[in-house]
Parts: sequence; C-alpha cells; structure tokens
Amino acid sequence: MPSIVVAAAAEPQSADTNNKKKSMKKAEYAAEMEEINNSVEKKVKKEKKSSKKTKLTSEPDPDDSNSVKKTKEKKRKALEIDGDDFKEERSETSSEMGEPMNNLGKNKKKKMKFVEEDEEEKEEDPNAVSNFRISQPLREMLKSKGIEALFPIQAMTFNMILDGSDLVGRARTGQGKTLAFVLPILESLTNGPAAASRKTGYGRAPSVLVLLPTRELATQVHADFEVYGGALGLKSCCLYGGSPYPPQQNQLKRGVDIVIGTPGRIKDHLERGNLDFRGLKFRVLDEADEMLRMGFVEDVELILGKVEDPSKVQTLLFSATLPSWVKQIQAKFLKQDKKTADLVGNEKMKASTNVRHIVLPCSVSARSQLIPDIIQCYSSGGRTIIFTETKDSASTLAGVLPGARALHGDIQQATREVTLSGFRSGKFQTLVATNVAARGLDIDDVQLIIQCEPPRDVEAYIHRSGRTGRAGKSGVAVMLYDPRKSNFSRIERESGVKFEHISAPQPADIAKAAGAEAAEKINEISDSVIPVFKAAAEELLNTSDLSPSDLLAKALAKAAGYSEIKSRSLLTSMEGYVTVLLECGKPIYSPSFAYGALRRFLPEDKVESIKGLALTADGKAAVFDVAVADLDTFLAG
Ligand SMILES: Nc1ncnc2c1ncn2[C@@H]1O[C@H](COP(=O)(O)OP(=O)(O)OP(=O)(O)O)[C@@H](O)[C@H]1O
Repeated sequence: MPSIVVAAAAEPQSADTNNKKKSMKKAEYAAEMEEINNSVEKKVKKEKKSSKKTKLTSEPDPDDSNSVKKTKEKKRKALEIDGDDFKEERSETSSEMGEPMNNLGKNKKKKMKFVEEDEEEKEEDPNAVSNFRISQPLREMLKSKGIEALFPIQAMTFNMILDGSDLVGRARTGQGKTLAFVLPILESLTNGPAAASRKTGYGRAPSVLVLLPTRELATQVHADFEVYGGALGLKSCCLYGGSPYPPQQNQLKRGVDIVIGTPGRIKDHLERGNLDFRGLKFRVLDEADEMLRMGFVEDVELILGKVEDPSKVQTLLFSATLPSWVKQIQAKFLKQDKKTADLVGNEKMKASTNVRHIVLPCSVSARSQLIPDIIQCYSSGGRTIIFTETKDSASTLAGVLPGARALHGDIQQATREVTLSGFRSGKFQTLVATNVAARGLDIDDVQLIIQCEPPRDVEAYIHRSGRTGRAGKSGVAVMLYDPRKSNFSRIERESGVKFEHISAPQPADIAKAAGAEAAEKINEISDSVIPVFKAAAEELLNTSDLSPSDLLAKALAKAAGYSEIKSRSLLTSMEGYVTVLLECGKPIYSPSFAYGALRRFLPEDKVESIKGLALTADGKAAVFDVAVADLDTFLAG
C-alpha cells in the first residue's frame, strides 16, 4: 500500500555544522601550509644568513647605520633608484646569479637602505616576495595582484629554477604551480643565467616554450606571461588550434620571447617553418602527465626534439598528478641531475584538501531534476562547473539547466572563448563541460563542482574537483553515481579521498539554503538603508508578539521569496501547491510506475492535476506537487 506524506526534509546539514566543517578544513589547510612553510622557512633562513654575510663584507655607510625605520616615501625612492640601476646593470650581472638587487654601485647609500628594509620584511614572512630574487617591476606587478608572499611550491622551486636546474614540480590543484615556473623563468631571461645569451630584437626566435593540453589553459597561462612578462618588456604569444594562422604567423615573424601553446598547432607552425626552437632556453610541460599521455607524447617528443643542444635547455614539468608511468617518459626529456619538488609525495590524500568531497546516488534520468537542487544547496551562490563524460550529454544537460552553457571540443573555438569569458565574468553561473575544462582552469568564485558520474581515472577526479577550493579558498565537489551501474571505490582508494555520503536535497533543505543565501546577501546591503528603514523596524519590534529572531526569520524568508511556506511549493515554487512524497514500500523505478500507483487510489482528474513528479535519487520514493486544496484527498488516498 503506497503512502503519501507532505514532504518533510531529511535533517539537512545545519549552517553551524557547515561552518564548523569549513573552519576545520581551513585549520587543516593552515596546518598543512605551516608544515610546508616550516621546511621552506629553513631554506630561506639559510639564504638570509648568506645575504647577511654579503652585507657585512660590503662597507656600511655610517649615516645609515641606525636607520632601521624608514618612511614609506624614502623606501619608494630607494626602490625607484634601484630599479633604474637594475636596468642598467642587467647585462653586467646577468651571468652571475648573485644579488642583482644588492649590487653595490654608485648609489650605495640608497641601496643599503633598500637592503635593510628588505630584511625587515623578511622577518615578517619567510616566503615574502622580497625574500626572493624577484626584480622590482615583477614585485610591483605581484603586489598589484594582491600577491605579497610566494606559495610553498613557488618558494620551494624558485631558486632551483633560477639557478638553472631541470625540475619536476608537483603540488595539489590550485596551489600556484603556474607562477612557480612563470616567475623564475622571467627573472632568468631578464636578469639571470639565460639573460646573456637570450635573443633580442626584431624577428627573434623564442627563448621559452610552454606546452599545455587545452586551448583554454594555453590562453590562461598566456595571460599570466602577458601580465608578468609584459612588466619586464618581454613578448609572448599563444598558439592553439581552431584560430586563424595569419595573426599567429605575424607575431612570430615580428619576434617573441615566449611561446605558449597546444602541441598540435605548435607542431603545425614548426612544419610550416614559422617557429625556430634552436635558441630555446626553457621548455615547460604544464599538466605534464596529460601532455605525455599516449596520443600526445609523439607530438611532444617531436616538438621538444627541435632544440639544438638539449644540455643548454632547462626543462620543467609541473602537474598535480604524476602517475608512475610518467617517470619513465621523464627520463627522455630531463637531465639526470634534475630536481624534484613534490608537495604531495606519498601522502594518502592526493586531491585538494580545501574541498569537501561528496558522493550522491542518482540515476541518469533524475540528473536534470536533481542538479538544480544541488546547486541551490551547495554552491553558496557562486559558480558551478558540471562535468559530463560525453560532449552530447554536456550539450543536452546545458540545454535543460536554467542559465547554463556548454563547453566541449565540438563547439567552435570562437564560441568556446565567448562561453569561457562569459563564465569568468559572471554572465552565467553554470558551465557544463567535458574534460576540456578539467585541467588547470583557474576561475574565480567556482564554489561547486558536480561530476555526473565517476570519471574513468583518478587523475580526472583530482583535476576536476580541483577547479574549486583554489588558492586557499574552500569549495564543494559532488560526484553523482548510479548505484546500479557505477562504482567509485577505485577513485576513493587511489585519490585517498574519504567521501562524505549524502542523499538528495529535500525541498526544505533547498528553502534553508535559500534562507542562508538571503542572510549572506543581507550582509552585503549598504548601511545607508538603515536610517531609512530603522523606524519601520523598531515599530515592528515594538508592536509584534514575535521575538526579534522570529521577525528576522520572516524577513529572510521574504528576501528568499518565501512568503508562506505551506502555500508555496518547494519543488516547483508554485503558489498554492504543496510538495508531497509518495512511498510504495519498494523501489519506484519510473514516473509511470508512480502514476500507476496513484491511479489505484485516486480519481483520474486528481492524478492528472499533479505537477513536477520526480523520483528521489535513491529510487525509493517520488515527489510531486498537489494543489493545497487537494492535499487532504491525496493524504486520505
Ligand atoms: N603566491 C600567491 N599568493 C596568492 N595567490 C596566488 C599565489 N600564487 C598563485 N596564486 C593564485 O592561486 C590560484 C591558483 O594558481 P594556479 O592556477 O597556478 O594553480 P595550480 O597549482 O596550477 O592549479 P592546477 O593544478 O589546478 O592547475 C590563481 O588564481 C593564482 O593567481
């Protein structure tokens, strides 16, 4: 005998619990960072010692001996002067990787001040930008981007790269691997070992090649080189398929310092004679494992083989995942004395520790109904990326989800670019993508990742879920699975993720999430409204029988669009409807099965009047909306 009840939410996770979890995650992250920082700190302290030694050997100016505290203005001047000298002295110092910034020349006094102030900053944070051999224009650019200190992978690899080593770098997603190679490469080209022999002038051949697996990622890394390389007067260009050749050819003809691109198009340009890699100083494989996958590896090998003398080229490999088979291939491209900086190492957890990893059972047919609810409950009002296994399902799902767009390899390049920039700029909040968006993409405010089914390999899980929880922020990754078809135990085992199991969000969860969102929005409202609304608020408090918190709850409900829970369906948000839950004591495999069950106890016109029937993700019940006036009939039925 089926039972119908007014749908009541399974106790959703309270905001409190969520917050606790978030702060726990933050605490874990902080602890992890601290541990890494400590090891980096030791290195930096060593450097500090040697830098102090250098200072002692240079004769200090008596006037400056007590000048520990400088005004900001003085400091700025000192930096400016040093910046100028720095430019002039570049060629002289280029081959010794010593202290370009500490170089005592004509403006000795001012430079001493600069060094001392740097020392002050060093005391504050061992990874502070000022502790590294980063020249003034780059420092300023980093500062303008809000970057005052290097992340652990950057701090750990900076000197190794700048001092000329080949390197394999691994850190979890979102920990700043891009700048880990961008910054030392740029310094090396302008001020380090690569500066002296770097080609300059019109028509120059590139000094740096960065290979990436997707066009979107190539564009993103190119943007970083434009920003930071541009600050040092270096030119970069981005070469990827699906876009016209002539503009790319023209750029190469005029001469560039850095080439960023995908293997297919780079190979084409090489074959057309547009590219000359004989003078290359750096080769970078970002997302190295993806680049070295079967299918890519031949192109990559051909491209990397174009350098004249591999012993004079530095090769860098970066990724969040480096499966064991990559090691064998690495040997072909990297020098024997290569350095390795692995911040994941043998730790069990390979995926991002800033992400809440969740699994949720869901049949394929229920996806499109369930996903909007998941977004409402877990996206915190931010952006969502949904991953599908096929291009078709990405397009189909994007077509049925409100405000969503698709991104995959069959979409024209120009549209791909418009879509991605629209998503980045917040024109729409939900992107449905295949693995083209899995690697490397760094998009602000992506709070939620939904994977429609477990991916084929653990690397895909790690990279997809890593599109959120970046640069120390937190995020949520929900993986759907069909209990009858899919299995995620291998991913759980190999990624080290201990998945949180949840059931589908119930209507009341969704209302609660809407309430929490409304509460957050209240914090964003300008204080300027207070004087205008204060009198009404006080009047309400004085005249109402309700407590202040009950009144505030009502105000939040109003802000979230709920004027009366009972009269507004939580399922379809229709006025005058209420959501009910139908259980039959056995699985409900299809909507027609549910309709059949209802027809056995209710008149046809009532069955016809129900709205939005959907199966619950666990397949054990159905939910649908009925008019409030019919509720008793349904409950009696
Ligand atoms: N030192 C820093 N301080 C603050 N933010 C930083 C720093 N370094 C990088 N970031 C920011 O961190 C974010 C993640 O960086 P990045 O994309 O390089 O991560 P990643 O390790 O390459 O991730 P993935 O493995 O997913 O490709 C970017 O938004 C970047 O601007």
